[in-house]
Amino acid sequence: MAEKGFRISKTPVWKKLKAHAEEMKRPEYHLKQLVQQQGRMKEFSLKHVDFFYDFSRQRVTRKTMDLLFELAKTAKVHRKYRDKVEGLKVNVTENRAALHTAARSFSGQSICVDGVNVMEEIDAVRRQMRDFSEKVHDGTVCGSTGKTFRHLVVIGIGGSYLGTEFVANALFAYADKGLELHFLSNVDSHNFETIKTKIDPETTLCIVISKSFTTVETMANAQQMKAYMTACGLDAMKHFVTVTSKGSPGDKGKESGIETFHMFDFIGGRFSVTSAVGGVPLSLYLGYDRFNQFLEGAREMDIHTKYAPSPENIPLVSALIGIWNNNFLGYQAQAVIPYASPLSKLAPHIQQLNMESNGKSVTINNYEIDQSSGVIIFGEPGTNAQHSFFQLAHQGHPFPIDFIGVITPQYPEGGCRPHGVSNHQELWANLISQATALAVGKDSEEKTRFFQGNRPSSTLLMNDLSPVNVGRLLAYYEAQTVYKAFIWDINPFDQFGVELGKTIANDLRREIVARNTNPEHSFGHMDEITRFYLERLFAGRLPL
Ligand SMILES: O=P(O)(O)OC[C@H]1O[C@H](O)[C@H](O)[C@@H](O)[C@@H]1O
Repeated sequence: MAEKGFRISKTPVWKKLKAHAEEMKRPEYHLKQLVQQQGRMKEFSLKHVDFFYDFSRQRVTRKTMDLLFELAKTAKVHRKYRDKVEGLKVNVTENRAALHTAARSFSGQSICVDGVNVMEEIDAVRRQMRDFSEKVHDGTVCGSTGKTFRHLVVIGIGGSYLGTEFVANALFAYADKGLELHFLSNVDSHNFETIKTKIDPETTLCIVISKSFTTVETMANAQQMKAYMTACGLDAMKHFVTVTSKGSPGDKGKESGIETFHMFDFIGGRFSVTSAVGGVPLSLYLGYDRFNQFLEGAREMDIHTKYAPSPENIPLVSALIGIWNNNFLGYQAQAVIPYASPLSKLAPHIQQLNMESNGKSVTINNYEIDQSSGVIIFGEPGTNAQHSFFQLAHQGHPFPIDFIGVITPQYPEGGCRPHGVSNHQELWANLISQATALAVGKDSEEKTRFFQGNRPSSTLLMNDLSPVNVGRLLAYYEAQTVYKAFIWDINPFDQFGVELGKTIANDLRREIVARNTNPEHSFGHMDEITRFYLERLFAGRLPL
């Protein structure tokens, strides 16, 4: 932990970076000049196993990087990271460790929290997931009418949903266990009704995932699903399993007759994909061995994150560049654009991971921060994104982009070459050209056809989208998020910002219950705007 009163924005290196950012506005530092420099690609890229990170089209020079490494040193990021992975209670507001990295540790070394070796508990859950998925696959565990499961419905929201959806989509090509996966996250009844049209209840296994087991949406959807299964004449208990933290209200274990998998309070929801939160659905969907390969990839990136020195540390370098773009060059948004459809759900996951972790207003020691922490993250796969919001990227308000490219697609391509190139080659032509166009721009006499350029991007390349590489990708973004927080000296592991809206919803729920039980109940005591909406809900239409 940094010393009390520490604010990164008050440090001499922060001031040097501010001055340097002014310098970087000069025309000779326009990206169209920088990308011409010999050896730039070599100097501003990093390779680690199947992973290549190219930041040659970021608005940086050697001096920028040196100052950023000085910033990392000033913020003591390596020591903070070591404290985290060794089980110190870095989540100070909740007095918890933050040990998602333990969920994919295979070193055999103990990691102790409050005198308990958490690895023993994690290993036990791994064995339980392996046994359970094998039994579902061979039909030993089946539905109440004896039929083998064919559908999985994941009932969970936020961190108990988004990461699993990202990985399941990314590895769809490996999902050969004869199970279809559905996600029931939103309390919006459309979500439930749509899933009903897609499943066969007799062959459906519901996985209720909630760390707290108090999340209103998840509890409501679990009850809806249970009522539906019962109405279908099934023994609902045989169609449900749960994933929840040890000791939560849902941790009833064997006494309830429902198989329960534990995750732990030292694993935050948005960091929980490699715990039972992702592990139960993914080992059913893909097979345990593939889930394990995915864990191996994450673990391997964790080791790189912990040990690689700053200039070679890919998550740290990308975190520093993110901070450079945000706090010094003034960009307030960041796009994640994978040129790979299997990564279509990456951006929503990174969005939660980053924005919920780093959208904070105080330092870890409760001092108000005076620079922004966190940016708006959004994204869509390319080339689709080019045909929707890239106009803004090229000529409107600029935002940095993370391009992601995959060298070998998951499916072999046939010989068809519509324009003399395969579809994958066409995809790559676009991936390469977009980053160039954004960086270099184009002069024109006509103002509407002028491209200012100087718009920064990075490109992440992976050899393929194997389970191992998807694990690396996940762990890379997790580590980048944590490193940013450690530089800003904020706590990325709590999320009190999501509470206020929930509290107000609780009050409104009480009002709705009152009207449900007594049609005469008046909303007259409420403010005019709230009253309007509640009256419309009960009237079932807008006013005439
Ligand atoms: O897993 P649960 O306890 O049901 O929580 C589900 C989600 O809801 C919360 O409101 C938080 O915003 C998320 O961080 C969390 O992942």
